[in-house]
Amino acid sequence: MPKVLIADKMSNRAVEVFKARGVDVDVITGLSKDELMNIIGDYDGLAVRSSTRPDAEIIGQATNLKVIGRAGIGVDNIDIKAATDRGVVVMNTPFGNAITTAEHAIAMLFSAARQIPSASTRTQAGEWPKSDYKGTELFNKTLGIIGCGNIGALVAERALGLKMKVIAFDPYLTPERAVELGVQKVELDELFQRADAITLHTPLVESTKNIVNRERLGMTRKGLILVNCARGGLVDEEALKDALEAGHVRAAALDVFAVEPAKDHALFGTPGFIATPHLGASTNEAQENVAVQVAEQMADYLLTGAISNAINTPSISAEEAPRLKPWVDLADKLGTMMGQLLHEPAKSIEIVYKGGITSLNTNPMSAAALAGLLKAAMPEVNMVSAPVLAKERGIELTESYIDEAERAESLIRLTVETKARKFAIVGTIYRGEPRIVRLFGVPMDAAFAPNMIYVRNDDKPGFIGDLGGILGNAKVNIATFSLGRMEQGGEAVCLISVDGDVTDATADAIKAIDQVKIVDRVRL
Ligand SMILES: NC(=O)C1=CN([C@@H]2O[C@H](COP(=O)(O)OP(=O)(O)OC[C@H]3O[C@@H](n4cnc5c(N)ncnc54)[C@H](O)[C@@H]3O)[C@@H](O)[C@H]2O)C=CC1
Ligand SMILES: O=C(O)CCC(=O)C(=O)O
Repeated sequence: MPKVLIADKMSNRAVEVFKARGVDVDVITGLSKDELMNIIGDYDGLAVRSSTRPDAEIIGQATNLKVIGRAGIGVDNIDIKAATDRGVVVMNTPFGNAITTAEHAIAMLFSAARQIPSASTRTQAGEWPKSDYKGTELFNKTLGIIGCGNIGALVAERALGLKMKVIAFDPYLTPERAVELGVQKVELDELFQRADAITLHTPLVESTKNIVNRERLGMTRKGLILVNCARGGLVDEEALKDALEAGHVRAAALDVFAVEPAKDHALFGTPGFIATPHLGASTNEAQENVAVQVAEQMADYLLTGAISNAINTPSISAEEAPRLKPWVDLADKLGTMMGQLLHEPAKSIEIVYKGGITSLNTNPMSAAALAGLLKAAMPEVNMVSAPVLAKERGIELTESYIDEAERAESLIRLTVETKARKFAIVGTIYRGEPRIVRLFGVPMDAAFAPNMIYVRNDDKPGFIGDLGGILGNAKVNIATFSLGRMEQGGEAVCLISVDGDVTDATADAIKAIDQVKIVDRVRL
């Protein structure tokens, strides 16, 4: 039974889902990095929110880890590269807390426009400071949304409902989507110049770091309201403090900070400043959504191989996972066999999918073939890490599809090019079993087996008897024997599956047979 660690506080619904699905689960929150490193080796899955930060060192100790699930959207607390290199799937729940976060942004906008937190505090202190608070209406004002993805779009819908005008900057927002949302797509500087209020909804990446900086704050209208419910680091906090103190920015409401938890911050106490402690996603509804979603997704992956919302590998739906499995296994075996027979680095790999298989999602098959190919040199590689590792090593992947008749036999052909040569292997599934139907140009029909011997020989009498004698003397039992040749008397290929290992001495003895040119052992 796979075992998962929930390392951050999340709704107990996650535990219920894991248990109901047959996944063993421990909930241990508040672990130090060392404590987590000590126990992570026991787990197949790690579920986190934002407090736990699985970095390269933690992932390095996670010898059994297959999946990290983020109950939320941002995955900036997870070292995605380290996870990918180790073949660990990283998945998030991109929609579960989006509405809640959009509502928090709108709440912050109103709080800032009317200075509700400060008015509330002073009223409850017995001041009745009515004359100190003259807010600003949001009606008819221009809201600038930076980042118009899931949450940005939800904020836009709500702001339009408040009868605000909405302009948006997002390099990936298409003009059609902008029209559909009812927002005006503008350039960044224009947004800063025109907006009465700005709200941020981008991830923190190189292009968004300090996207609200001193220079851009200088372009804004006097009396600007700024809201950030996305990520700390999007706003230059020092520049914001100066702009608030100068009265140029009327109010700023931050849910997120460059360094969290922000327990002592230069902005605290600045006039017009409102803070919440990264509460954007904190509602019962959102927390239940993300907990259930992350547990379902992780259980799906651990139990069936289905992948949804992964950041670092293609998706496989629960429906297609069982249909893909035999083909993914075949691709893996073809790649593994090729990897062991090559003896030189691959420069490129071409995968041709033929027949009915072309209607399936072939991404996982290609990833499995690459993983198989790389396994000889990198035993830790898997479908998640293989595409990245292959790219890093300059191995070019091309995929093509031959649809042919609907009922045509489905085949996968893998052609690998090295500096000097090109090798191809073709496989299919016959009666539910993976089979090799062509190897290095020679037609054959062979099953895969854990221990195989590959022999390339001249098609001349006497070879099979000699081979059988050597294996018999070495007490190696032959399970199956498959032969193929291009033409009578020409070059032949022989694949023998054997029970148990073949020693170096036995392999050398086979190599010494007159007709034999190449002998290799293949382990699957
Ligand atoms: N405060 C909180 O508790 C929460 C914060 N978040 C954060 O909100 C942010 C947005 O989340 P979603 O809308 O779900 O993400 P999303 O991926 O749907 O949208 C992000 C948008 O930012 C855009 N973008 C990327 N680079 C940009 C740039 N240089 N300039 C302008 N736009 C750019 C993208 O094109 C995309 O449309 C994430 O960082 C997420 O972590 C999400 C949930 C809760
Ligand atoms: O889990 C949380 O409370 C934070 C949510 C968040 O920041 C996210 O989903 O990106």
